[in-house]
Amino acid sequence: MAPKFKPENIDYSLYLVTGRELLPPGKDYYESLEESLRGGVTVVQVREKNIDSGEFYEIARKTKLLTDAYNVPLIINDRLDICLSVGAAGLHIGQTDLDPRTARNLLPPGSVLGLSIGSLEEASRLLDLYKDEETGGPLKLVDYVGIGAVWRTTSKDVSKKVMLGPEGVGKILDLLHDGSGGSIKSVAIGGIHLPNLPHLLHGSRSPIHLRTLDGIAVISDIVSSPHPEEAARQLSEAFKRGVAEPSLSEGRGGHAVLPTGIHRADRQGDGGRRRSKIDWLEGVVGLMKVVKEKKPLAHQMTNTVVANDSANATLALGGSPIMATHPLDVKDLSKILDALLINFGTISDKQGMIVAGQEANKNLKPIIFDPVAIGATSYRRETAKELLDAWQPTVIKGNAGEIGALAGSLEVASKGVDSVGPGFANPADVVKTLARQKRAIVAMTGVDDYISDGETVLKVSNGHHWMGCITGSGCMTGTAVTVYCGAARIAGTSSTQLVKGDMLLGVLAGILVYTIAGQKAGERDDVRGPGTFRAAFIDEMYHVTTEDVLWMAKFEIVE
Ligand SMILES: Nc1ncnc2c1ncn2[C@@H]1O[C@H](COP(=O)(O)OP(=O)(O)O)[C@@H](O)[C@H]1O
Ligand SMILES: Cc1ncsc1CCOP(=O)(O)O
Repeated sequence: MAPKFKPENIDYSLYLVTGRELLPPGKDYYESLEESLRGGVTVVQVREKNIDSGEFYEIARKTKLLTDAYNVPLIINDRLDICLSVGAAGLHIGQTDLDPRTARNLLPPGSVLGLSIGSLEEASRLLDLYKDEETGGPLKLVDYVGIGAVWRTTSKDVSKKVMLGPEGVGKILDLLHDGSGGSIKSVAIGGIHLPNLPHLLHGSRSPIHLRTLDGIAVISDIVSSPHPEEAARQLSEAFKRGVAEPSLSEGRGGHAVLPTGIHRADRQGDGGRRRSKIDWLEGVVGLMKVVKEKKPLAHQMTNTVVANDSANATLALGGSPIMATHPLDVKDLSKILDALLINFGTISDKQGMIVAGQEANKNLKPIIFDPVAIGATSYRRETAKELLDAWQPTVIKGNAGEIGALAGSLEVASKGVDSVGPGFANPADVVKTLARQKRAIVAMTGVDDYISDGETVLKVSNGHHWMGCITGSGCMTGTAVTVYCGAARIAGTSSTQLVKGDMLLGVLAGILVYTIAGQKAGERDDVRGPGTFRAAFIDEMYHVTTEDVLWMAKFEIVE
């Protein structure tokens, strides 16, 4: 008999893995399963650990009656004998289970075979070990891979594993593609819940080939819900919305949606075409008016060295500062803020930063991330990874040393919080590449500031050398960007899954206004050194006019 489900036609979008131990008290397994099927589950995998074969068989058999009724394929975890005896659509194996080649040989033709992948090494082993000798491509041993764990989860002991985060998933998608495993379908698994789904879908889009996931595999979000139908429906809709987003508008080079998730056509009336310098300047002037009228609320979680200067800079620029850090405080704030700055110059409130960022993603608020001195200690590197796994930044801002450390480059050195040396040979390439990798706008400061969303690269050359002589000038660049991204959010007319408004314009405006203020302060006759410069700088932030920007702006569209 021909198999009922052709592996290549299976819809993996909402892949439910069962977990009877997670059911809410009083909820029957079959009742929960049927409700979740009604809600839109597209594949069911029965996963049972430590039970007798007879009981496993009975559960699988009865589960199949339900999945058949909803025309959904049933996959059995690990146990080939159960898979064969109930006539399931396929088998899912882990790295320590049956070898894929053996499993494939024993499965009836046309069966589905899935494999768990937890690292780039495991993905490349799949591609290397199972090469088709004739074509050199991977043998179609495996129909899909389950990539994870994305995040920590209570549904499986993953304590010894490295969490991939959305970025790690994206790297695996690129590797599979490069190794011609492009036709292997992929679902992500581990710690996926409705609130972090936009981050997963945005952050896992592969940086080189722009590949997206075919689905998400979920246990607890559905199984432990008292209303699994509703839980499944929400996940299914959120997946379809999130994964489809990039195709909603067209851009150059296949970058339909910029890394921040901003639709090209939404950018202040540019209708998808490239903006000229005048277009950009008009946009900046427009945002200066928004700042003046609306006073964007800039929530800043920053370091103890510059907190006071940053709050004063916010006021001088026309915004409204609030500097809360406690996890219980930041949640409510997220609903009213216009933009969030997370600067980890003196990390003491990591948990607050995690919660604030997650809430900002949920509330479509821009996050400006400043990984101060990230190259200086391993604690900073680990914290940056933890934060970026917890939420999707809109903007990453740093000096050349910090951006280099984040990009894994040794070309530019740092000394504590400062960058040393002449900078990158090709800064435009550095910001563009990192923007694609991190799926965020990257702003790299220095004598010249480079900004990229992974496609466009802008260079701003305003500023003054006194700016490099006071502490906090980089941190306050982050403040200015936060105020202006807040204004861009207020002015934005449409939103994507993670942010509302034209963020690239917000970053450009923040940097231009701020560096023009620095330049005006530095050129003043009464400024005799860093102390007088610091006071004059705040004054000039207050006094920058739209005319100053139109006359003084020194910027280039590099790409
Ligand atoms: N020599 C300089 N000339 C012009 N602008 C500068 C100079 N040094 C720093 N800036 C400006 O000061 C701000 C902070 O940059 P930077 O010194 O790179 O940050 P950090 O303090 O994080 O090292 C940026 O907006 C940058 O444009
Ligand atoms: C000195 C110092 N130490 C920890 S944060 C900080 C301020 C960094 O300021 P910036 O990078 O903006 O110059």
